[in-house]
Amino acid sequence: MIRIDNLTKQYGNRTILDDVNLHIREGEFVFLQGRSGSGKSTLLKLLYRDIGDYSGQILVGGTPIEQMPKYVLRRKIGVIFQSFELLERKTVFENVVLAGEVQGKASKLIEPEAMRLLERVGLKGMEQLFPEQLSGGEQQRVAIVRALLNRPSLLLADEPTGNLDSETAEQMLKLLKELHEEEGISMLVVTHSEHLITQFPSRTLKMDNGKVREYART
Ligand SMILES: Nc1ncnc2c1ncn2[C@@H]1O[C@H](COP(=O)(O)OP(=O)(O)OP(=O)(O)O)[C@@H](O)[C@H]1O
Repeated sequence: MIRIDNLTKQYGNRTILDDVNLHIREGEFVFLQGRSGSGKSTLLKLLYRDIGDYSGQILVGGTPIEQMPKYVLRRKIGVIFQSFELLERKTVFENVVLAGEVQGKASKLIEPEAMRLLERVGLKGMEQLFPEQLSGGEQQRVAIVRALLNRPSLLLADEPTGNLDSETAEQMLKLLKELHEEEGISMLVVTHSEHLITQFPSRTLKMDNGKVREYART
């Protein structure tokens, strides 16, 4: 699914990622851990080409990402963030279908899929509400649906539970794990929470000093 070979990223003369090699197979669920500033978001941003200017190679589905038009890459990779990043003036439903519209998909294809996913995550009946009328957990579920609408093969989640209380964070992780299995989507989930990693045992990568290492539990 994703193969990273000798990836180095610098900001000025600071090396954030130092000759990183990584393979995430199709259908894997992987946690990414590391202290603040260790480069987790930088790695995710490189993967979906929010930033560039690196050395080494990033392959998605066997193709180097710079050889793919951005819209093709963004169809393969969905993203969610700590801050949900929903459009305030759009309803839940509009926020979701917009993700299909920017990919040029017909509404008759997008809308039933949006309804199916909204129902799946427990938001049926809330389609016409605006983000500010939802709880943090509900907003994050909208963001998940939006990210899954185009049936990506990989979901990148940058601290998706960072703004949620611990009970809601657990529910969110449970939902992500279920969607991972039901929809067959690979997931790379950044978290600071040792508790969530223990609660939902999965392959865990640790970033430290520019390197990404497999995290071996003792
Ligand atoms: N555009 C930029 N220009 C210069 N330095 C940057 C830029 N973006 C990030 N950095 C630096 O790169 C380092 C890694 O940042 P990054 O956001 O990837 O860390 P992180 O592990 O995601 O941290 P956190 O857990 O706090 O979100 C930080 O020291 C940050 O200051």
